[in-house]
Amino acid sequence: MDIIDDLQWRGAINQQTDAEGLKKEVNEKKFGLYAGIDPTGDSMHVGHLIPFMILKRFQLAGFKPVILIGGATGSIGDPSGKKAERKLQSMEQVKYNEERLTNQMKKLFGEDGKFQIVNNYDWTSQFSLLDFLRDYGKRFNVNTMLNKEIVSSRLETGISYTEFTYQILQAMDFEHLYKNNDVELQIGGADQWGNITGGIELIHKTQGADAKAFGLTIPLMLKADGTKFGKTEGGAVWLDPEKTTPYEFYQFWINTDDRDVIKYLKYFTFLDREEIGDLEDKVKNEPWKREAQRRLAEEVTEFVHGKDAVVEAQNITEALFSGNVQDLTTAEVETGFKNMPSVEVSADKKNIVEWLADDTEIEPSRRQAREDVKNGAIRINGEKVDNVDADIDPSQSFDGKFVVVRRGKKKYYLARIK
Ligand SMILES: N[C@@H](Cc1ccc(O)cc1)C(=O)O
Repeated sequence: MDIIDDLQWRGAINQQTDAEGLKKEVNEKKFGLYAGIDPTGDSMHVGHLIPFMILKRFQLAGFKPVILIGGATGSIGDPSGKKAERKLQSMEQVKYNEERLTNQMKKLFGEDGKFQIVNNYDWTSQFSLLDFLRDYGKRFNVNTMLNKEIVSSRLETGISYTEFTYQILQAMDFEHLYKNNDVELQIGGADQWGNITGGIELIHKTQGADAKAFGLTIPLMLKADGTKFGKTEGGAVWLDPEKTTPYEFYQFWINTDDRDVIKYLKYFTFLDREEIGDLEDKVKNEPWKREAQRRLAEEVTEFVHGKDAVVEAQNITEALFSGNVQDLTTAEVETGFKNMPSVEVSADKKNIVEWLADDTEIEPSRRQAREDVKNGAIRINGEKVDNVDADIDPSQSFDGKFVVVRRGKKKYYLARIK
């Protein structure tokens, strides 16, 4: 089984420009290949992982991945999949985002130097307007450009000359990497088809019709329930641990629907056919165990955040589920509660009922607080408190930094000590 068969099995191939030619080439040569990302934001999210996971698979199979950061294209904006013209970002913002994305990519692809990161600003910024028009503009037919889905879908609402030109810039990238980095294949999402084929046509014009250049796109990720992949109530699931904590990241994968989990295992992990086959049986025969979801969450979290993050995420998950938060370290509480409801309290000792109703406002009234305490619905740092006369001493917990309150079975609050 070669890497193309593997991708096919993973359901990761949407379109290919010359399937037969590419199949032959992968078995003959460990060529270079690339995928690009525009620095339109300061972090990747889980959707961005899709093409780069494929690049990574090629890397593991001995091919030479080139990661392109679109410092030039990102300052223009890809019209693909956008209904309206984009607002230009400031060049400072583009630069800042570039740096952040470059660091994330380095983490994913390892520090061993078996890949390259390039920035298309480096060559695109070198062309004068006249060079561009004479050497490139001449090779692009406006009719062909207009017929590409990215442009044709925007003709009614309008598209600027700037965004119209985007496809030429991406085509120039492929040609540049073909000439300088031994790149023969470009990978991208389904919406990149027009940009990728534009590059191949350019290469065939400038490098000869038999130049080996291929394109492969990945199907749009669709979820069984029809909602968008990679979104939670809190918004996108980011790779930046400051935006989405490793615990939340782990939770995102753990919560995968049974109908989606095998597809995600194929897309986002390096588990082999046999193991994914076993997990598929488990989803069918004992779905309540959620073993496939657990494997998925472990694998992806480890890939993005490392082994320690998996252990931490699992500790937090387990403690919040069982209620035994006293087993957590102060750092784990900090991570686990980063985006949960929190209040600020003083370090003073206080009667539990008053503290819940007045200081933290976790309870709407003292009457309700009394009732909940009596009924055993309140846990403070994992310990049940059912005596309404008890005192709470915030300074006694988690290095005097916070108190963890559980109300009922699932509701958690964090009281941060001032
Ligand atoms: N156009 C791609 C990013 C990209 C930029 C330049 C390239 O050469 C390749 C890809 C996207 O928006 O996802």
